[in-house]
Amino acid sequence: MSSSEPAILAENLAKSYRRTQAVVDVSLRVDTGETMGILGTNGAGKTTTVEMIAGLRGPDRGRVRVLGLDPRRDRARLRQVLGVQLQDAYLHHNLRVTELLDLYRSFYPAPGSTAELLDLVELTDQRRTIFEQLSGGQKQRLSIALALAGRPRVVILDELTTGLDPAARRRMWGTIEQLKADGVTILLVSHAMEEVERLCDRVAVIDAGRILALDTPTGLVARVGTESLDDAFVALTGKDLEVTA
Ligand SMILES: Nc1ncnc2c1ncn2[C@@H]1O[C@H](COP(=O)(O)OP(=O)(O)OP(=O)(O)O)[C@@H](O)[C@H]1O
Repeated sequence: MSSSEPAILAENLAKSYRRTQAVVDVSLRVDTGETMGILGTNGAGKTTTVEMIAGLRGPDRGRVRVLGLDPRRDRARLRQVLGVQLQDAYLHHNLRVTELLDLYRSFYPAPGSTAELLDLVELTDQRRTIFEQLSGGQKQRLSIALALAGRPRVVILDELTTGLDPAARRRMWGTIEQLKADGVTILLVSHAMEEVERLCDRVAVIDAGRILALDTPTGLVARVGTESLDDAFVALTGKDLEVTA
């Protein structure tokens, strides 16, 4: 990867499921060390976009590079440096928390320690618990620890704090701020304005499979001429995010 190449490059991505055109045309460049937010209502095409960037879905059209690698062709190499947390994690439901962490750690050459990962997402007390007996918020936190198991340089987080209580949400933001300080590149799908404003260097507003605007949170507000990012989102999409979140 040349130094001028972004950590994530997506060019003119498109993806349909039968009659639904989930992603019509999405292009994104995320620089190394940058945190990019993707904001949109339910069904806007956010998950489909990040699944294509992660190599989990092949685009109908367009091109993706992550750290210079093609996510589908260079899957094995990319797995060493990319961490992905998705909404519906496909996990072995009868494994214990530490067993799942150790399974994921075994995929990587230089993983984080189990104790460190448990501590990061505050699951040390639940380390012997079977996955399906965890609460929704605990499962969510475990999926984040699994995404970080290999000490990735690029992380994709889909709805990081959905289902977490306010205190857990704030602690998770602290974890992400630590990753940012370590220079990790982050792509963060979110429904939460406060989260995006606090964590994201830039944000892409996506609706009906297209990017409507892409700027810093303050730049978006200034450009649209509203008081808040919330209002800017409504002005851009004609939809209220809180109602659909
Ligand atoms: N596997 C699938 N098969 C058929 N249609 C799908 C599939 N996955 C998503 N879709 C449709 O594609 C569109 C975009 O979905 P996507 O999950 O990418 O949106 P999203 O922005 O992530 O939404 P949410 O906030 O609800 O997670 C929606 O209309 C959805 O119903």
